[in-house]
Amino acid sequence: MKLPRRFFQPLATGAPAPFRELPVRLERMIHFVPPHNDKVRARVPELAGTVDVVLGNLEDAVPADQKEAARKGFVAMAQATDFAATGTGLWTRINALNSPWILDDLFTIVAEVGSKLDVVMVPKVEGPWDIHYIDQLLAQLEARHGVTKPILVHAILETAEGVANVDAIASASPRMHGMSLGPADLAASRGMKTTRVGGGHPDYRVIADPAGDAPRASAQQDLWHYTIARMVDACMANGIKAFYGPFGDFSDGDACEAQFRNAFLMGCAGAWTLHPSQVAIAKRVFAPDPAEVAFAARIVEAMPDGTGAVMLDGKMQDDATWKQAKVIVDLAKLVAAKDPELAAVYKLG
Ligand SMILES: CC(=O)SCCNC(=O)CCNC(=O)[C@H](O)C(C)(C)COP(=O)(O)OP(=O)(O)OC[C@H]1O[C@@H](n2cnc3c(N)ncnc32)[C@H](O)[C@@H]1OP(=O)(O)O
Ligand SMILES: CC(=O)C(=O)O
Ligand SMILES: [Mg+2]
Repeated sequence: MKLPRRFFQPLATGAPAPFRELPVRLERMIHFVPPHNDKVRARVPELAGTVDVVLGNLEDAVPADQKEAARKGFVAMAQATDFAATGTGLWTRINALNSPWILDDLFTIVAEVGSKLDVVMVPKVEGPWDIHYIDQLLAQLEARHGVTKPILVHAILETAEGVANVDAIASASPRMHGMSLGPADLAASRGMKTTRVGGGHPDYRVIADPAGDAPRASAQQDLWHYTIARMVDACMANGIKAFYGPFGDFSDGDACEAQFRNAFLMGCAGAWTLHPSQVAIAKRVFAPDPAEVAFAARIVEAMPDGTGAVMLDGKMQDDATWKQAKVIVDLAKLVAAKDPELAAVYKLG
């Protein structure tokens, strides 16, 4: 392990110093664009103003014979739009470390549009060694191409080994932005018996004890609760962000919303949107409820220095509820700064 004194040193001569703190950004949805699809790519300039992050996907879902077209398409879409002007993040998901495409992905993208790129999403991260490799390579490429803003790294948690090493991944580098749950690959890696991209399964349930002849109640359970909890703890302990990943059934908006909301309540900052219909769902879910914001604002107001105990509507508030209230109020302010409609509803000073 690196000595603490060296943790924040650039890994190549001429590379920018890593951020000490993550830039504060609203990232309710990471919107996936297939860059080899000319029709969807043509929509990116218009899309950029409506989502928090646009991600050009080069990995799974891009056919092997389209990998080069996707890479070129990503460079073209990055050059064609001023993402920073609308406060929209520009990310790419590169191919896996063991694939034949990753070197060309990184060499081309950092050379051509490295200064516009905020985050590189790395799939199938198994342990901190994968992050160390990408960290070093990005530093060398940043130095070679005169990139002055450090490119951050976001890991997908989608293998059993990755979950076993989740804490070490989260603390592997100051370049870490956060992590997303990858439920499809993770299901395969774990030997789960599903064919879905995220969400529940009708057979994963608990059943009540028998009570005479009455029908036994049963309820579907959340397959992802354990992993999301581990991911959130690992991320928050290291000052980085946790995200729910994709929800593959575009026809079931209710289930998508429920999965996103569970992740939001458990501490996630956002989720992936794979289809335009999921953008509105993410906007609805990853912004705090106006009634919660109003109550949180009252707690903050009632305890100006965040200490002591007061009663509000019959409920005890103290330093710990003040901190919870701050999480909600701070997020509401971030949302309000970007969304005039919610700013009007939140009415925060
Ligand atoms: C497990 C994982 O790794 S998940 C991550 C990998 N997967 C992805 O990145 C998939 C991203 N999404 C997509 O590529 C597409 O949504 C597809 C191919 C799955 C489905 O696309 P379509 O069959 O065109 O869907 P559909 O007909 O419902 O689309 C409706 C409209 O939205 C557009 N659209 C679809 N997806 C997107 C998108 N991600 N971004 C912007 N526009 C989109 C379509 O072009 C279509 O436009 P039109 O009405 O002008 O024809
Ligand atoms: C998100 C992703 O890559 C997966 O679920 O496999
Ligand atoms: Mg995957």
